[in-house]
Amino acid sequence: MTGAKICGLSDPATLDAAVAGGASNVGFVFFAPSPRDLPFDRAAGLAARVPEHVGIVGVFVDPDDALIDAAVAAGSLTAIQLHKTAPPRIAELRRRTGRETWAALAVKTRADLDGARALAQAADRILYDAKTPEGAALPGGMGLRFDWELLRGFAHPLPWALSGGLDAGNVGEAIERTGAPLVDVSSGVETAPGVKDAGKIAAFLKAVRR
Ligand SMILES: O=C(O)c1ccccc1NCC(=O)[C@H](O)[C@H](O)COP(=O)(O)O
Repeated sequence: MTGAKICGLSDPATLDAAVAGGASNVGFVFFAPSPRDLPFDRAAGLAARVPEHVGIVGVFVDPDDALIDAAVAAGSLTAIQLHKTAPPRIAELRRRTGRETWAALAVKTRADLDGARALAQAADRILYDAKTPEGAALPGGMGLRFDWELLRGFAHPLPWALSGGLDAGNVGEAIERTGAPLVDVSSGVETAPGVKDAGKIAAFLKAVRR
């Protein structure tokens, strides 16, 4: 059974829709420029709604110690997901938090996959995500997709997840073509940046199950 993470949740109704629809993980973004940025006080309220069998993944962009410590506590995080963070720092944050650590790897070409090897000792899971253009405001959550064929025959050094431009209409094909054990979505279940939609979340999770 393929797992599914619904990322960038920030309100109770759509969080509940993700849990009710069978998400294996929910994602809270802690990155101020993002329209999905979650203040600590709201993170605590949302985390209290998440049952124990659902993982709570905090999403960060090269965070400092103070941010990650506060977010782990406020959001009752079971895992941390790190974007644009160098492998030695990933390893440090993994040790510091004691949390399962997901390292985002931005992919556009096959050469980008070389970065996976350096993550093998530093993280617990690799999240393959689409590389965003130089100068983009966000390193994720942009609805961009990369060429899934790049993953064909790739020797994954760690458990992994597929991300980038997924939605209810293409996630079935994505799973079929890549064999992804876990998929991650953000903008594909939104009506506008940062505005999640319960119906789209339900449709996505139904498509993953199918
Ligand atoms: O979603 C954000 O706003 C975000 C901000 C900063 C770093 C990462 C961010 N998202 C990471 C994710 O895990 C997204 O789910 C992933 O990039 C896929 O997004 P999308 O293509 O919109 O489904």
